[in-house]
Amino acid sequence: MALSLPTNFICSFPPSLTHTNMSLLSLSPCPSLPKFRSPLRSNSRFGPEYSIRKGSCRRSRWLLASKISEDGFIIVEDDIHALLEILPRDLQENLQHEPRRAQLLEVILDLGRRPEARFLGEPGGQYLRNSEISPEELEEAQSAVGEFGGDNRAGIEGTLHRISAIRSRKGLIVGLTCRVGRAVSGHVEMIRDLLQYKESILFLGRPGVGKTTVMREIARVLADELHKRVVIVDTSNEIGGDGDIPHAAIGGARRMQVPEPSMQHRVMIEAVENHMPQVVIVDEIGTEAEALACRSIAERGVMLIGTAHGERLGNIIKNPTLSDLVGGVETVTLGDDEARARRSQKSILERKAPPTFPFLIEMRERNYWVTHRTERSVDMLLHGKKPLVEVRKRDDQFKVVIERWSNYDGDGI
Ligand SMILES: Nc1ncnc2c1ncn2[C@@H]1O[C@H](COP(=O)(O)OP(=O)(O)OP(=O)(O)O)[C@@H](O)[C@H]1O
Repeated sequence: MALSLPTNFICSFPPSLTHTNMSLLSLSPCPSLPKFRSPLRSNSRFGPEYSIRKGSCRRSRWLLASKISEDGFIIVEDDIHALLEILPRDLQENLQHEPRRAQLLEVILDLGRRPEARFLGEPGGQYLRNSEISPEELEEAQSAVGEFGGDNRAGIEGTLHRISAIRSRKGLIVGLTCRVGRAVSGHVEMIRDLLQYKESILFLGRPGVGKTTVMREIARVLADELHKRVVIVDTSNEIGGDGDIPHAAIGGARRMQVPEPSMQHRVMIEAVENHMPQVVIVDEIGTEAEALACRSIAERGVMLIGTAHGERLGNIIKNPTLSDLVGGVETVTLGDDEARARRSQKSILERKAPPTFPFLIEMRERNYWVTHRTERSVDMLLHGKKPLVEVRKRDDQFKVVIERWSNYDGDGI
C-alpha cells in the first residue's frame, strides 16, 4: 500500500501551550480526557506548577494533574509523591524541593552507596546525599512496594511507577531502580495518521527514550477515540500500572496481566483466542516465542502495537531471534545468469516473508522519530541501498513536521 502523507502535518496542540490556555485539553481530540470547565486551581501537594481538578474516565473518577513538560508534552498524570514515599525520609524532602522534579526519571538506591537521582537530558546522575544507603533503608523501600515478579520488577498500586531490583547471589535485594511512570499526552500526534492504516507498528529505541509511555497513550487513543477493542498484554504491569484495576491512562483498553515474563507469548495468544481484540499491545518483544506469537496474531488480522529491543531497523534484521518481526532473512543462491544480470554475488540475502509489522519506528529521541515502511526498507537495506524514510519531529512551535529522507544513516547490512 502506498503511503501518502502530508509533508507538513500540524499537530493538534497550539504552539504556545501555557497553563492559562490549558482548556486546550477539552479541544484536543481525546474524549477520554475530562473537559475543563473551570479555571484550573493549583494544589500544594503537587507544587504550584501543577493544575489539579477532578476528572472522570470511563471506569472511575480520578484526580488529574496536568502539566507541560520541558519538551512541550502534556503530562496528564505524574503521581510522583507516591514514588517519593518509598524513599528514605531525607531523600523525600530533598526531592520535594528539587526544581527539576518534573524531569526526574529515576532514583537509584544501591546498598552501601550514595543514593542518586537521574534527570532527563543529563548523562550522569546526581547524588542526593553524602551518606550511603543502609540495609534498613533498602528493606523499608522494598516493603513499601508490591511483590517483585520473575523479572525483578514491582510497582506501586494505582500508579505507573516501576521499581526494579538487583539481587545478590543469595537472592537478597541489594539495589533498587525506582523509575517515575507518567501518563503523557501528545506523543501520539507524531503518528496519528498511521493508526488509521490499521497496520501493525513496531517501536524501537534505546532504554528510557519513552516507548512504554507512548504505548500507553496509543492504547487510550485507539480504545477511546478510534473505538477499537484494545487488549494490552502487560508483562510487568508497566503499561497499565500496578494493581488489578488498570490506570486510567490506558482509557478503555483492557489489560491482561502476565504471571511470569516467560509466559508473555502464551498470554498474547490467549488474548486473541478469548477476548476478540482488534488491537493487541505488547511491550518488549524479546524472544523467538514472542516473535512467533506476533506473527500468529498478525495472520489473524489483528493489529499489533509493540516495542522491541534495538535502536535501528538494522539491529532487528541482524538479530536472529527478532528478525522474523520484519520478515526474516534467508540466503538465496542465484544462477549464473541471474547473478550477472543483477551484478551481484551468487549468494545474496533476501527477505523471507512479509513483515509482521508493516510499519517500524525508530524513536531516536522523544521528539524525533524515523518511520519505515518495513518491507521496502528491509529490501533496500539487504540490497545495500539506502531506504526512503520519513523523519517526524517537532519544530520550535511544537508542530509535527514530516520530512522524507533518502539518506537514511541507520546500520547497513
Ligand atoms: N513526554 C514525556 N515527558 C516527561 N517524561 C517522560 C515523557 N516520556 C517519557 N517520560 C519519562 O521517561 C522515562 C522513561 O520512559 P519509558 O519507561 O516510557 O521509556 P522506555 O523507552 O519504555 O524504557 P525501557 O525500554 O527501559 O522500558 C519515564 O520516567 C517516563 O515517565
